Amino acid sequence: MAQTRKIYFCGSIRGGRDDVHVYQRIVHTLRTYGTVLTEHVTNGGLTDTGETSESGDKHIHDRDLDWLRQSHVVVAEVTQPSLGVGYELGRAVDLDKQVLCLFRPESGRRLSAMIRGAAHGQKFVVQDYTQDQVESILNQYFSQTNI
Ligand SMILES: O=c1[nH]c(=O)n([C@H]2C[C@H](O)[C@@H](COP(=O)(O)O)O2)cc1CO
Repeated sequence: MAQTRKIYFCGSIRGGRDDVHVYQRIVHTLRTYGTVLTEHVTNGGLTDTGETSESGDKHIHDRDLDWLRQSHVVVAEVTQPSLGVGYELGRAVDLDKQVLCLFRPESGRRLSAMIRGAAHGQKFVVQDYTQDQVESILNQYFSQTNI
């Protein structure tokens, strides 16, 4: 399944890039479990200005929604609050996608009730973690899921 599984990874861009090294660690591991459609989110050169494309934000939005539709599973790092990530998660629920949200309580933040409160069985999982648990948590998640 790992060869055919398409993973949509969400992480903050214009919401702030403080956690980009965590996104890199997550996506590095996610590659073991499938094809990551949104690798650009982990680009260390990408600042909180976001991607600069000739065709602008509409192009980014439409391209990402296309990837979201194609994906089998959505993995989001939600510690750094981001409007875009929240929007993607809402659309993912609407598209009936399977979702894993990863949150680091050690940040001192409190996760939005609209994310933690959306937890629903295996369909929408909210997992607290520390950085050194990235590999074990993803291993556990993908060994349990049939997607
Ligand atoms: O340049 C971009 N490219 C892009 O793919 N996104 C998508 C992917 C990220 O998971 C999410 C980040 O949203 P935000 O920029 O509001 O933090 O939106 C967002 C931006 C900028 O908003």
